[in-house]
Parts: sequence; structure tokens; C-alpha cells
Amino acid sequence: MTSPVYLDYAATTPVDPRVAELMARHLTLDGVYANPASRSHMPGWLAEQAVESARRQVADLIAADPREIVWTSGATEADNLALTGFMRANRARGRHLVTSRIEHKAVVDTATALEAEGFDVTWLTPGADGRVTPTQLNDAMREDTVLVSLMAVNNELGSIHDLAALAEVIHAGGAVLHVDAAQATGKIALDVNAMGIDLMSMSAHKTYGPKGVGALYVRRSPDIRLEALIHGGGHERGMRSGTLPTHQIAGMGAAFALAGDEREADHAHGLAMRQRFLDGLEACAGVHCNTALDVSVPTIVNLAFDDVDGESLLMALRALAVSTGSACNSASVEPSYVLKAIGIDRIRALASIRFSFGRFTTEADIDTASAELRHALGALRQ
Ligand SMILES: Cc1ncc(COP(=O)(O)O)c(C=O)c1O
Repeated sequence: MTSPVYLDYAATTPVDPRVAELMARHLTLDGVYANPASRSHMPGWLAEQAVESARRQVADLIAADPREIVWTSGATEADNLALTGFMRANRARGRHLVTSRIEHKAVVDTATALEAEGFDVTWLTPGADGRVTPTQLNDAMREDTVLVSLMAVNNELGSIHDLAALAEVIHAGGAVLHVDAAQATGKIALDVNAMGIDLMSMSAHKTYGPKGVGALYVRRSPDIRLEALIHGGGHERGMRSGTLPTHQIAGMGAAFALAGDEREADHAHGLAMRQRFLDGLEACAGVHCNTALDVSVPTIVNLAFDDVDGESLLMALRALAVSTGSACNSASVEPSYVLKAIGIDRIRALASIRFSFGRFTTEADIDTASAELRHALGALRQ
């Protein structure tokens, strides 16, 4: 069986071969294999150097100080540490958290757990373009608001938040901004100081690095206090204990360095791929774009299809590796909560598919995708 054309880069990216090659050198006896916390011998120092050089690479991509980077197992853990760690550490200052209805589950479920713990959460509903406005946010701010968590780029729609404008409102209200940037690194320019970001979650595997590693940016000035969630050897200045996975971290560092070097080329490639894909579907009737293209990254396009059942369409598209945001439970298929939140009705949401491209997507991949779609729509609508 030939493998399907991979158009699910927003779920995860393949590791860049240059990153994989470097990671392999951080595993075996002839490479950098020791525990980076072993301070009494040379192999330990080399491992520590590798970790610190990766920390600088991650910090450089977002214009931060390396001392502001805390390693985690991914963006999910970074989101948990940011929200729970911050709300618990600052409970004496206020109990109010603001977030949106289209955040990733790592934020939605953490905020819901905090509600159960006695914190108060305001859930903002974004506009049809997948964005919360500064005015909306301003209306939600209260005396006791201590944290606002909004994503940089939405994983289902690709929409980009105007973080600098939102940060102004947040800081005027005396609160702190946490950003989930899992889908943003390497896609948009990120500068934590220029954009007023205080906490930021990142993941390696959305940016051509390995799965299982990520980081949380934690501002040092003014100092952001977090309560640790994982206790142990006091690694990462007590914020996240556990032996550091040198090969994963070196991989994330290399992937983020490439993301900086190649961001413009990746962006231009994404734009070309998106245009080719949309051009290939021009002749198809009943295709709607759920993504507001002018305010979104070029690599995510969410489309809805009239007069087809979403599940049947996905079955007919087995030559493509794509995804829907729908959630299956034993009784039914539930439409994506993100599409619902931006006002898309149930039937259209169930007939929506996210296509996401990336660095290794070829014109031939795009042409296969549009041909498969034209064919499937024709067959299903007959
Ligand atoms: C916006 C967003 N946040 C968080 C995550 C979770 O990241 P990780 O897989 O690194 O835990 C994802 C990945 O699905 C994501 O797209």
C-alpha cells in the first residue's frame, strides 16, 4: 500500500533530517550521553553544554534570555505549568483567569480544572475570524484578573492573534499574558518583549523537532512566580524537576535554530502551496473556507464541504492523511468545539476538514490532494 499524502502538519511535523542526525549523536557512548546534572566529570559537562546551547537556540527564536527557558515534555505540560503554576502562586493577588473557547484542550482542560479548584474563569468567544479583539478582552478584565491565556496561532483554523494589542489591555489591567505558541514557532515572528508576552508554551514536534519535549518561557523582569507541578531534584530552578533528556533538548534547539533561519522560506513555500491547493479546488462547487485567510498562517486551511457527510468524505480521502477536529465518543461524532465557537453550524462543522502543509510538502502532494478531493466530492454527491 502506498503511504498517503501527509497533510497533517498541524498535528505533528516530520523531524527535519538535519535534526534527527544531530539527535543521534546525543545518545551513544561515542557522543554526548551523560546526565547533564552530573557536575563531577567531563561527559556530564558536555551534556550540560549541549543543554545550555539548545536553551540559547530556543531563547533566540523568541528574543528571550536563555535563563527564561524552562524545559518541559511538550506544550501540554508547559500550558499546565503556566496556568496552574501561576494561578496557585498568585492566588493571594486574585482568582480570575481569562481565556478563549478556541484554545487547545491543554489550556481548556487546565482552566476547567482550575474552576473546580475554586478559581473563576471567563471564556471569551472569538469572532468568525478565530480572533478575540482587544475591546472584548478589555470588557472581560476585572480587578481580580491575574492571568490571561490566549494562543498565538489556532491549531484548527490557523488564525493569528494580535498579541501586542491584547498584551496592552492585559498589562493596563495589571495582569499577565500567557501565550500557547505551539503552532506559532517558525510560522510567525515572535519577540516576547516587543509583544508583551510574560509566559509562553512551545513544543518541538510542531516545528520539525522531536515529540516529547517542549519549553515554557517565563519572564524574569518583572519576575513571574510559578508553583512547581513536578517535584524532585530541583532541576530548572525548581520549576520542573526531572533528568533532562539531552537528545530531545538538542533536537529542539536545532529545530528552533532552523525555524529562525528558514522561517521566511517556509512562509513563502506555505503561501505557494496554499494558493496551488485553493486553485485546484476552484472548479468545485459548495466548498467554504472556515479559515480567515488574510489573518492566518498559510500552512493551515480548514474547509467545509456542502452536501456530503464528513465521515464519508474522510473515508473517501484515504489517500490523504488529514484530520477533522471532530471528537468521536461511543454514541456519536461531535463537531469540533473550535468551529462551533466561531459560529459554524453543526452540519457544516461535521463536514469540515483541516489541511495543513509544511516544509516538505511538494507541488505533487498538493495536486494529488486537490484531485482526490474533486473525485471524492463528485462521487459522494452523485
Ligand atoms: C495549540 C496547541 N497547544 C498545545 C498542543 C500540545 O502540544 P504537545 O503535543 O507538545 O503537548 C498542541 C498540539 O496538538 C497545539 O496545537
